[in-house]
Amino acid sequence: MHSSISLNISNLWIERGERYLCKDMSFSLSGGDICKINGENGAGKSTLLKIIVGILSPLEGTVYYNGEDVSIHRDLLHQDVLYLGHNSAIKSVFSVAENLRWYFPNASDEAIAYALSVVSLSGYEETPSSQLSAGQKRRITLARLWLTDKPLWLLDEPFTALDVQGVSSLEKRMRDHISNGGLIILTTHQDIDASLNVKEINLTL
Ligand SMILES: Nc1ncnc2c1ncn2[C@@H]1O[C@H](COP(=O)(O)OP(=O)(O)OP(=O)(O)O)[C@@H](O)[C@H]1O
Repeated sequence: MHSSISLNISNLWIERGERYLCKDMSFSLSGGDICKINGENGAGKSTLLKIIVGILSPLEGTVYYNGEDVSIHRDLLHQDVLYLGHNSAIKSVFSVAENLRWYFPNASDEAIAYALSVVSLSGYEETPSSQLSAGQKRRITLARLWLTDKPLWLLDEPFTALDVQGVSSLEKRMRDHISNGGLIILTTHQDIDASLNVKEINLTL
């Protein structure tokens, strides 16, 4: 069980490419929540995740993690967050298993094999990542969700490369995570299992 966590977005103004993506947006989330950011293509969903994780800065406003301003106490957020961006960020010179070992050097072979099996990559452990399809590379990235112990997950379109069984496995993993006090913020154009009680944030200007 994760200790209690909170994320507060306070009076956020986001501008990108000389266009406002949101004006004075505020919302609060805590452990046990799953939040979906809605918006059409280009609305700013990925940008909002990047601002929360600190890759981009807002025009104005503050992101608080456990009550601390993350622009000042960035380490507090970074030690607790798993951010899976839009790109697979796979190291193509590494094998599939090595790509996971890079992030989880202490994981057992069994744990890595299990994570890969969930994303339908059993048998690909030693395959060079450069030989996989875009969807398979995305699945390597997603396998990290079965190895991480971070409480805060920021997931940019995690369902994109998954088939029906993969979607169901990911929804189960997300359900387990929030049951353990984790917090998930994700972007997706897809409907999510209603039983997950998803909170929704709309980016519409
Ligand atoms: N590197 C960049 N430099 C300047 N503007 C950018 C850059 N990347 C994206 N943008 C602009 O920021 C806006 C928001 O982009 P973002 O990727 O956050 O949208 P999104 O809602 O995640 O879209 P999608 O659903 O297509 O993934 C878009 O209008 C886009 O043109």
